[in-house]
Amino acid sequence: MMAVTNGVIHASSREPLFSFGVIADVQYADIPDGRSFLGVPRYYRHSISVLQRAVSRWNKQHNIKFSINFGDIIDGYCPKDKSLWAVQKVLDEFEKFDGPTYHMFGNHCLYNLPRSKLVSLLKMPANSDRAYYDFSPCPEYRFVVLDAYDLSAVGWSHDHPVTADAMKLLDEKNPNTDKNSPDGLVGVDRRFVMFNGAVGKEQLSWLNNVLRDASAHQQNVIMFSHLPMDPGSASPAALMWNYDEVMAIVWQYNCVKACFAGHDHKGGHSVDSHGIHHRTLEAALECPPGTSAFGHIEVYPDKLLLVGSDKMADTEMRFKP
Ligand SMILES: Nc1ccn([C@@H]2O[C@H](COP(=O)(O)OP(=O)(O)OC[C@H](O)CO)[C@@H](O)[C@H]2O)c(=O)n1
Repeated sequence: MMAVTNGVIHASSREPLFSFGVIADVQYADIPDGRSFLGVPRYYRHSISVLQRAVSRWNKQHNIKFSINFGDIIDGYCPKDKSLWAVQKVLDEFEKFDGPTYHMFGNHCLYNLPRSKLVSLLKMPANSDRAYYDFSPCPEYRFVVLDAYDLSAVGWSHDHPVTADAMKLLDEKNPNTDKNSPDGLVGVDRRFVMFNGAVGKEQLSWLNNVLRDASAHQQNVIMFSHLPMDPGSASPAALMWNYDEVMAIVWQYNCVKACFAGHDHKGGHSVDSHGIHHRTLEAALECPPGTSAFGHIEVYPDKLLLVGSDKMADTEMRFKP
C-alpha cells in the first residue's frame, strides 16, 4: 500500500487496523484576524474552513473510525453573547463527519462557557463535569482522554474550592501579579501560568485503574490531552502543571505508546525516556487562508503513522519493542 502525504511517500506492506482524524485548536471566533500575546498571527474566521477541509478529507478516506478534537473549540475573544452560537457552528461542521467525534476541554473553551454546559454540548461520555473518559474501538487499543483543567484557575466558579487550590499553587510557583505571565520563571517552571492546569487526584487514580486494566487485557493505550506532557514536545510554558505525576503513573506500565496534545500551536514531537511518543499537534487557528493543519492517524499493531495536511507534519511513531 502506498500513501502520498506532504510530498513524502510511505510504503507499508500492511493495511492499518483503523485510522482516526485529528485537529487541534480551531479557536473559531467571528472576529477579524489578530495575533497571539507573542505576536503570532491568528485567523479566527478561517479556522472553521480548516475544519471543513478536514471533515471533507476524512469522509473521502472512508476508513476513519472516529475523529478527535484537541480542545479550544472557540477563542476567548469570542463575544460572550455569541459563545453558544460559535460552539454550535463548529459542532455543526463536526456533525458532517461520518463518525463520532471525541472532544476535550482547552483553556479557551473554559473562558467562554461553564464546564457543565460544555460537557453536554460536546456530548462527552463523562460521568460529571470532570471531562475525562476512555473508549476502545477495537480489542487491541484503548484511548484515554484527560481533563487537563481538572485542577485549574479557569473553568470553575470563583468560590469553588478547586479555584482556591489552583490559585494557591499559582501563588506558590509564580510570583508575577499577572498569573498568565511566565516572566522570570526558568525552564519547566514556566508551566505555572493561569492558562495551564493539572490532572486532579481522583483523575490520577482513575488513570491508574484504566492503565492497569488495559495492561491486563494487553491493550495498547493512546492518550489525548489538551496540554502536552513531555518537555521535548512543547515549549515549557505550554506544559501541564503535573505532567510529571501523570507520566510517573504511565511509566509504571508498558501499555501507553503515544500521547497527543494541542495548545502549543507550533507543534512538536519527542520520544521520552521510556520510548513513549509525544506529539503536539499544529493549530488550525494559525493557518493563513488557503492552508490547513489537520490529519489522520493510521493505527498498526506496532506503530502509528500521522498523515498530515500541509502545516501538520507527517510523523511515524514506532513502538518500543
Ligand atoms: N506570555 C503570555 C501568554 C499569554 N498570556 C495571556 O494568556 C491568555 C491565554 O493565552 P493564549 O496564547 O491565547 O492561549 P492559547 O491557549 O491560545 O495558547 C497557549 C500558549 O500559547 C502555549 O504556548 C491570553 O489572555 C493571553 O493574552 C499572557 O498574558 N502572557
